[in-house]
Amino acid sequence: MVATLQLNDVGVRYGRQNVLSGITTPLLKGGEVTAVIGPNAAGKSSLFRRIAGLLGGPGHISIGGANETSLSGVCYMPQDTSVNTVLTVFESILLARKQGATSRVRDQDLEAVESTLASVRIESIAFKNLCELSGGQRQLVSLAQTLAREPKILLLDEPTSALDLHRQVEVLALIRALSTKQQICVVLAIHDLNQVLRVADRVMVIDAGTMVSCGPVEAVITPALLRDIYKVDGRIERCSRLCSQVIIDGPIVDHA
Ligand SMILES: Nc1ncnc2c1ncn2[C@@H]1O[C@H](COP(=O)(O)OP(=O)(O)OP(=O)(O)O)[C@@H](O)[C@H]1O
Repeated sequence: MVATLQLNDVGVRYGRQNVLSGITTPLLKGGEVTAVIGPNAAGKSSLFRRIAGLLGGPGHISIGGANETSLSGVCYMPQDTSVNTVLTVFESILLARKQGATSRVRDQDLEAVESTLASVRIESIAFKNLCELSGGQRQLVSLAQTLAREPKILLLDEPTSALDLHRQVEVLALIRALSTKQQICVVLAIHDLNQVLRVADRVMVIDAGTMVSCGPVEAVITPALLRDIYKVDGRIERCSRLCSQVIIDGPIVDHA
């Protein structure tokens, strides 16, 4: 059964402050990648924490397919990947995989950790301590910890923000391929619109706590979006591999 996720009038409050309201989505399905974009402090991370069950709030979140209505197929990679433990990379991924499980570590758990290390291409740091890693390495390990749990619904909050260009392209291609092959429903927050155009099927735009747009990437990422949401003048053009890309001309010049 294909995993599904649907939000109906979802919101988030911190104390008395309403930071997100009225978020309603179409049915998001396994095999699809949905990007969540928007300015800083728009409410993207709060939305992810709400979907992951870490925050309460108004509205209804339907999770289907994975394990019926349970959250156990939902895996969330937070934006903050800082750590303060003495675990090795390998141990941390194994621990993430066994999260909540009372059973002993089996051969298939060790094999899953090894194959996740290989798919994220971090085998060479498997036995390093987490506190010895660079920022980009920490982000890759955090992704591996999330993937090792075999998600049905994968929530990734800015999974490539600390990565170099090659690693960004590589990781997003991996996420895209996993989504298609394993029918994972992926929702990822990301600021780089060019990467969104490469990897996502659908894009959801959050601005000041509300959803202002949701649809196919090429219909949503337009010069009007650059102007209205990001306050920049820009164009959309095709790269040599025919993928649409954003060309930024500069901040909007006010001639008034
Ligand atoms: N724990 C918290 N308590 C109170 N307010 C919070 C808390 N976490 C976030 N906020 C506020 O909620 C709003 C949305 O923050 P959020 O982190 O969801 O934004 P974001 O869209 O993910 O931003 P960015 O792109 O900068 O990561 C901000 O005004 C922020 O200050």
